[in-house]
Amino acid sequence: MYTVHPNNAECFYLRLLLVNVNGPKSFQELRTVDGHLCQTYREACQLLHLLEDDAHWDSTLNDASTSAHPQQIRMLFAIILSTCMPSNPLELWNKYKNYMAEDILIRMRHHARNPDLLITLEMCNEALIIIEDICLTIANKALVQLGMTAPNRPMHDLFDRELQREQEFNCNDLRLFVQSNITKLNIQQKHVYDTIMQAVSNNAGGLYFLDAPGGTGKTFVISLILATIRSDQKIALALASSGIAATLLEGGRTAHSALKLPLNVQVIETSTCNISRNSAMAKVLRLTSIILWDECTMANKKSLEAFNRTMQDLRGNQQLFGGALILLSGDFRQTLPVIPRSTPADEINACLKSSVLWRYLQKLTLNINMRVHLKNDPAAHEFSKQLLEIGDGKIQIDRTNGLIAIDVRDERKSGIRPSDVVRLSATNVHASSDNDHSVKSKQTQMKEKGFKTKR
Ligand SMILES: Nc1ncnc2c1ncn2[C@@H]1O[C@H](COP(=O)(O)OP(=O)(O)OP(=O)(O)O)[C@@H](O)[C@H]1O
Repeated sequence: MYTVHPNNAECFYLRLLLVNVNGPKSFQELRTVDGHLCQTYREACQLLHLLEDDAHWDSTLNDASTSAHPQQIRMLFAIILSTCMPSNPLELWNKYKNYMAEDILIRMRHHARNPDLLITLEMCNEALIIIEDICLTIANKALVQLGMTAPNRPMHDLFDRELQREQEFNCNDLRLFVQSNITKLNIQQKHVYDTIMQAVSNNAGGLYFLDAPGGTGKTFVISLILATIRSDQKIALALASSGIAATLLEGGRTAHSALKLPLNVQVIETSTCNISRNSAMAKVLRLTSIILWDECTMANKKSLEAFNRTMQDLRGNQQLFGGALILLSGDFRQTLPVIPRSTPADEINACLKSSVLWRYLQKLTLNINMRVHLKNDPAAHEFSKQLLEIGDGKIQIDRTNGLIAIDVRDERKSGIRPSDVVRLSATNVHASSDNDHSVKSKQTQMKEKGFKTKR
């Protein structure tokens, strides 16, 4: 007589029925118990009391539910399902599902800031998906193969925090924001806005770099692009290299935290971001219409290259960034990548301009300083001109101390007291020598006026 392993579930139960039921004339008759046609052979076996009852699994889960963490109960249930063949796993699930989804409930209460939130179908579904993933790892079997109902994976997307977070914007507010600001764009900003919106609607991807010195309205244009895309209920990911720049963008996050950028770029040549294919972030990166990365000039070129490799892998597409639309923005006159204990040459080498990706970038430029333009202040104009000259290296560096000298307004003539002036230094060493100098000159002035000074 042929034997069947219990892993081959329905065949095993069919064999059990064939051995125990006398004279069946059809498979349908085999599944009929007391006039009731069962859905599966397993159910027929249960009704005929041919299976062991689940009392010991029930008491095991009962013990766990009073003392173990939900994660441990889920693991225990997945092991029972995939290796112990309980006769009625659905009954066990229904009895203990609330314990298995308790941590998810607590997480949702925290996100919703509502301590009275009760357990929902979505939360149980989330727990079921985790259990199925464990069963797939242990026995390579989906829940339907183990006598359970299949979890609803699309529902998981609705429940997904990463996706939710990128979709929870108020479309009406965003539309109003776009309507009131789009008319304010200057001609250069309008060109940038139109180019990017065209690329979004063509859905053809592309890699753009918005080169704009400080004050030319980078953040203004980027915010408008983000609002336009999000008001159409599409996903637009806003990233920045620094936390401060991220806070200036609606829904902005630092690139390191959102993309899990590698920390070992100096050591590993072809590193990738720490995002797995099944993670929530991978889903966002597949669905997003655009990824905006402000201050990308501060990022190490290898981080961008790692992101490029990750996107190609996640989207299964060998085009640049897996065919996604990327808008990088920044100003090379501002801070470059910071490499500890490095020479200026190391910094230049780590810069985006030295990357193989640079030649594929389509460059967009803004150079009308909106801070000057809006305030019509000649001093602000002079300041922005000096800033550009410094950034462009047009001002000579003093070889002896590495400093640059620029004309500043005469403080006495303009009536500005030294205490009203903000002094910026490139390094802590220069800041401290500037401090010493200020303190000494103050002491001299006080002596002149006849005060006694303490050292
Ligand atoms: N078209 C515009 N109409 C009205 N205000 C604008 C416009 N463009 C920019 N601004 C304003 O000009 C100021 C500077 O713009 P923004 O902060 O976007 O520049 P930025 O290039 O990001 O500067 P930084 O690099 O220094 O952060 C902001 O107050 C912004 O609101």
